[in-house]
Amino acid sequence: MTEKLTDLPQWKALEAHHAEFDKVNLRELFDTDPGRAERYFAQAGDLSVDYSKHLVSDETLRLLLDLAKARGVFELRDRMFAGEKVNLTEDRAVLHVALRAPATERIEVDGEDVVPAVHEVLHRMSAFASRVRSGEWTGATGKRIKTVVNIGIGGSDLGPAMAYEALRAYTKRDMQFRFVSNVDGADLYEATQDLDPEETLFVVSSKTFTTVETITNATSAKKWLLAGLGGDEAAIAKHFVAVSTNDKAVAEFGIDTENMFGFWDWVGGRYSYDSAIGLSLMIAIGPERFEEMLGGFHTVDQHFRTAPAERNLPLLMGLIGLWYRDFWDAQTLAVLPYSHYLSKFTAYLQQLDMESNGKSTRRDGEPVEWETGPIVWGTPGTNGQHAYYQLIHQGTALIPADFIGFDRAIEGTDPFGQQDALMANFFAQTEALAFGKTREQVQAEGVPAAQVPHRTFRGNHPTTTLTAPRLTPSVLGQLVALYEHKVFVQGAVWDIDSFDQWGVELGKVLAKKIEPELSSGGELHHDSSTNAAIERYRGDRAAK
Ligand SMILES: O=P(O)(O)OC[C@H]1O[C@H](O)[C@H](O)[C@@H](O)[C@@H]1O
Repeated sequence: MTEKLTDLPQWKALEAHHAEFDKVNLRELFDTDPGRAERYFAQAGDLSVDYSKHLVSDETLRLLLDLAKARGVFELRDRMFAGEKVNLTEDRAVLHVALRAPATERIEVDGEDVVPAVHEVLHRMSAFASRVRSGEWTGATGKRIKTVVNIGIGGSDLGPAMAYEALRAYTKRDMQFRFVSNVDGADLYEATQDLDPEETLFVVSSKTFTTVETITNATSAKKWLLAGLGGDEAAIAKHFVAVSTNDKAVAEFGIDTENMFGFWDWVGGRYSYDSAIGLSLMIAIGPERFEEMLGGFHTVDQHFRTAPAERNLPLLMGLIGLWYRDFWDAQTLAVLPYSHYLSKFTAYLQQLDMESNGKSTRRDGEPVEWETGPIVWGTPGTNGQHAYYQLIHQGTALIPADFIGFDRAIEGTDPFGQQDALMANFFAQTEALAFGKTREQVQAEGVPAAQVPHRTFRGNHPTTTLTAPRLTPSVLGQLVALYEHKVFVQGAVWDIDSFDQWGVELGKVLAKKIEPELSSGGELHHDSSTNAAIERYRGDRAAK
């Protein structure tokens, strides 16, 4: 059994340090340390991270690194990269890093090198994506495919949907791409109501191929297609492909396993969009761009694996996040991308982070006695500035925030030159959050006395400034890998299994039980609140 985190001398040292540090503010830290911005800066690939606007000192960082060392974070990292079964509760290896390993690398699971199989699937995906893009692959009536509809949920939706949006500027513009996830029939309805079945390809993405939402939507999509194509079952082979680890279930569903792209149980759903789960994305951006993206992931994998602790970005970001979560009681992390293309990035991170580290049981089964994963939230700047930034600036909660921005717009996407207006806000917000505006400054502006307290900004709000030259497929891969490994670092220190997700099961099981009850009218055996709610639903349902 590993030693309890809060009993470690390194933890206690951080507690004592926090008690002292509590009184320090960012203004002072910058005033007394001119080298701060230069020192608290690190790079990985194209990503530059300035972490100087955090409530940390050299001593904080030293203590946090000591804690990571005491917790064996790098040992666990090496075991993950070596294909050991670090997902304890599911007894599985955790090898999303193998999905972007070059063909020359060797990574073994149970004595077998998995890299050749990864590249074999990538080749099949590339061949298929190229055929769809060129029009060589046609629908059953010989028409070329104009729309690809990805059906999946969770990791089988958020990743490809986020990356499609992020890389939209690189997509094949004469095709359309849609992502259907919700079991609410409106999702599939809206995605298909203006489509021609003859020109539509469904990519059914599900690691398990048992997820109710996905199977329900895929079954309905099949009905929609058959209704549109005169009921010809043979048409399915030209309009449905599957991405899954479960060939048996794919075949049972009626998709030829010839048209299936596989992956492996050592790829977690939320770590999977660089596997075959990215097929719809690959059709959208083309195999070469997809490969560039994988290269970006690999760059940061290598960084995480080899960069010294003091410069290791996933390690630093993980530890700084933990500092706020455990010692400052910050409950949330805002992730604020200043790029419209990253509009789904934070939603994607919510699954990555919250499904990984939203745990309260240690790896040995005992309850944790410290805080674990934060609530991750946020939307692209500048929109959030006109909505909820008020609370970040002047509310009572401490909300550390990651600001993500780019030096240049993607070529051709800013024809009227608005990038400076966007990035001026990016820089302004982190400056305002850190340094605020003192009472004296407000008074000196001649503000009426009664308004002074309301117009004062206490500042001292910590932010990370993460920038890259431009949002490219490679940079997107780098960003995602950075957050993947950051989440890993935190889970390792917190001593939780970041790679299972038992917390999603209970609701699924209950929904299965309740669904037939909604139409049956039989006696209900839930609590009184649930019984009454179902009765009301039954009444309204019958009235329609
Ligand atoms: O890909 P699938 O097997 O359909 O799973 C889809 C999603 O649903 C599950 O409930 C898990 O919580 C997610 O981690 C997973 O990504």
